[in-house]
Amino acid sequence: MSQVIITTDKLSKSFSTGGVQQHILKNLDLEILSGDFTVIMGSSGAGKSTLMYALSGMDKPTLGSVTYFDQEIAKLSNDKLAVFRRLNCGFVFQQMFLLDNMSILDNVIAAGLLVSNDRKAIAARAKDLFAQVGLTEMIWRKFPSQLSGGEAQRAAIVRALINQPKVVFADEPTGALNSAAGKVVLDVLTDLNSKGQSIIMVTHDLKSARRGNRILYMRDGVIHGICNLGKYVSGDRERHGKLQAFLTEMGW
Ligand SMILES: Nc1ncnc2c1ncn2[C@@H]1O[C@H](COP(=O)(O)OP(=O)(O)OP(=O)(O)O)[C@@H](O)[C@H]1O
Repeated sequence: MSQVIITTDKLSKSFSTGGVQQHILKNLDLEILSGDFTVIMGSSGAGKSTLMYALSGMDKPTLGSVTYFDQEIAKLSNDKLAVFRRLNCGFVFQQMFLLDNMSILDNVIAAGLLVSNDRKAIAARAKDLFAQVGLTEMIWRKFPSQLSGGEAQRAAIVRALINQPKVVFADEPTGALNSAAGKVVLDVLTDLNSKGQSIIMVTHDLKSARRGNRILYMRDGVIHGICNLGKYVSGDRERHGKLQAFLTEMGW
C-alpha cells in the first residue's frame, strides 16, 4: 500500500470579486498517494489551478483543511508556510520564472541556497540533475533568454527538484512547447516518477494526461471522477482507450 502524503478534508475555496462570492472548491475530500503521478483534468474554470495552489500551500483554504502527513498547513504562519513549501514542494509552471540575470546553474543554486548553505553539495546535485534531464554543461552555463522553451522547462524541473521535494507540482508544463519539446519534458517527468518522485500535474492535454497513473477529473469545484491507469508504459493502446473512455464519460 502506498503512503498517503496529502489529505484534504472538506477543502473549500471561495473568492469575492466586486462583492460577489464565487465558490470554487466545494467540500473536496481527496488523498494524494506517495509515488503517484496524479493528473488533474477538467473543463476551464473547474478549479484545477485553485486546487493545486491549495494543495501546495500557495493559497489557504476558505474552509476545510490540507494536511501533509500530520501537519495541517493552513495552521502554519506565513513564514513557516514558506519554509514548508521550500522543503516539500517543487513547482514547474508554464511561465518558468527563471531569473534572467543568472546562469541556469546559478538559478538552481539560488533555489538550493534557500534551504542549505552547502553550495558545493548543491552544485554537485544540480549537475547530477541536469544530466538526468539531458541538459549538458553548454546549456547550464547559459542564461535563461538563451534557452529553447523545452530546455528552459527542463531547467525549471531541475530547479523544482533541487531541494528534494516530496511532491512536484506541474501546471500545464508542456503548454507553451511544441510537441517534440513537450515529449522530452513528459519523458523527464515520467522517468522521475518511475524513480519514486510524486508528481501532481494539471493538464488539458491528452498526451500529457496519459503519463499519469491516477487521473482526477474536476467539474464545478469537486472531483467528479477518478481513473486509475496504472504506471505509464509507452505505446500501451489499451491505456489510451481507457483514458479516452473515462474522459468521454466525464463529458470532457
Ligand atoms: N485570485 C482569484 N480571485 C478571484 N477569482 C479567482 C482567483 N483565482 C481563480 N479565480 C476564479 O476561480 C475559477 C477557477 O479558476 P482556476 O484557475 O482554478 O480554473 P482552472 O480549472 O485551472 O481553469 P483553466 O483550465 O482555464 O486554467 C475561475 O472562475 C477564476 O476566475
